[in-house]
Amino acid sequence: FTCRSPPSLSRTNPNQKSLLQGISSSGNNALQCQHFQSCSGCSHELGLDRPAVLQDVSSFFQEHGVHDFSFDGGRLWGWRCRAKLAVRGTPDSPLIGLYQEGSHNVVDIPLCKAHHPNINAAVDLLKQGITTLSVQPYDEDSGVGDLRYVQMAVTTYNTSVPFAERYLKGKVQVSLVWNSRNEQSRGAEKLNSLMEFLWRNGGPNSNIHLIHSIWVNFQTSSSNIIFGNRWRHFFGERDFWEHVGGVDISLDPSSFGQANTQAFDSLLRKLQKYVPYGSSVTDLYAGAGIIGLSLAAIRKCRSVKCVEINKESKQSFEKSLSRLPKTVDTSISWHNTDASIEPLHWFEGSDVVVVDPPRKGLEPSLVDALKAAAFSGGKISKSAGSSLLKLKEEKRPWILRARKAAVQMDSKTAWDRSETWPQTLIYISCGWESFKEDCRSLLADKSWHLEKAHAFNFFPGTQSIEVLAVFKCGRRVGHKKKKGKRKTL
Ligand SMILES: C[S@@+](CC[C@H](N)C(=O)[O-])C[C@H]1O[C@@H](n2cnc3c(N)ncnc32)[C@H](O)[C@@H]1O
Repeated sequence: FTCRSPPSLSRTNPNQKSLLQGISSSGNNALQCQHFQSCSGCSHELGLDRPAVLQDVSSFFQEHGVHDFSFDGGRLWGWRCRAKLAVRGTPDSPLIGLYQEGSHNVVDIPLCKAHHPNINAAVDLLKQGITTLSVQPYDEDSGVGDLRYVQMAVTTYNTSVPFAERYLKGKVQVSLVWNSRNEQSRGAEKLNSLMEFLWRNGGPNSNIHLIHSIWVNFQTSSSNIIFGNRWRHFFGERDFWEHVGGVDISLDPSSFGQANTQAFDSLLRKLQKYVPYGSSVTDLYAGAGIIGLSLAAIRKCRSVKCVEINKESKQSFEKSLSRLPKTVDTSISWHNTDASIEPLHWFEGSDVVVVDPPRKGLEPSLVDALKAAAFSGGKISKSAGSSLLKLKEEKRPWILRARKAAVQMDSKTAWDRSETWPQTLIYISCGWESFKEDCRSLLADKSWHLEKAHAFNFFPGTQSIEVLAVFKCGRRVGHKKKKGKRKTL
């Protein structure tokens, strides 16, 4: 086998050096990535600080009455702290990267400029392990091979490192997607050897201490779905902490996590300002509840309800909840269910609704419910049967299931259960085209109007942008026209 240079060189190898130079460079906002032509990750090479879609975004908001739209920049290189990468090729020449546009050919991207430098370093180490131990990368056509994908997630939160150095010294949670049923199945020895290799050469006792922890996801399906249902933690700290929006957040590898940690923190800080102190908040598409928990702590909310379809996020939510400061006196719950089924149920009793859907935007039932809530206000509570107030009578199976799987922390204060309906809607979007559609629909019948809008450079080099839009219930109250002096004839 060919064994490449020892992993301890990774910190000082040329790949890393050029990335670090890229991060600190100013004035030149070009991607300058040698994988640009072949890799599908980035679509724009120039002007990373001004995404191509920005003009459209700013005009759209201007047309809809937002005249102080703002755009928040941020890190242009090395911003991606979370990457899912396919592993293909051969043991001697492994390929770890993204699919080429419109194909299942994997492009190797060792010098990716978007990745946090330590993701590239961990990928380099993994390749060395594959080659040294002759691990067989997965072959999609035959379904043969051991290692299918790897997810790399960087935690930049380490209080033992000076604040200014924390980002670049981030540690990587490595999740290997292994083509077998479980840790006893065929290939277990190879898996163990690979993990030991990574831990020995990148763990806390190595020269570089790059790796935070190692997890394995067991996946044997022939479908395109990356992860299977079985997750196991093997090395390092089980809990992966990040500090965003003013709170400590735990993220298991099976939960959704934002790729751009720093930009997400900026978004959360901005979002907090639109939530009045003491509000009741519903956080739909909540993932591990980061938005809701951050609002509970920073805006001293009366109540926060988080709704998320992926049950895997529950554990992360529970851990983060346990780290909220003891002074937080919010009634907080997390519910595992589809937010688009009878969504009115979740709005009842809330002053603010936050939605953060996947790229495809809101389900039509949710748009309809938001309009109905804005139009009818309190009247709905009577027709919908005020479900929160009738806990004992609840028979709907989806609500009963969601309650069973729910996490609940009660506030020490006995707040009145109010029948208010949301006056503020905060829409966070990573899918610009679907956002425009949802927004037009919400504005069409004047049930909501747009009050503020901001965009964030979450994905420099790509077509995507993250939007934070604040809607208020009802028509915009326009400036009263000044009464002109009547002309006397
Ligand atoms: C863009 S992520 C946002 C997660 C979270 N707000 C955060 O920032 O970490 C969208 C989340 O919506 C969840 N999701 C997708 N469809 C859903 C649905 N119909 N009901 C509830 N959650 C859903 C996904 O599992 C994912 O966690």
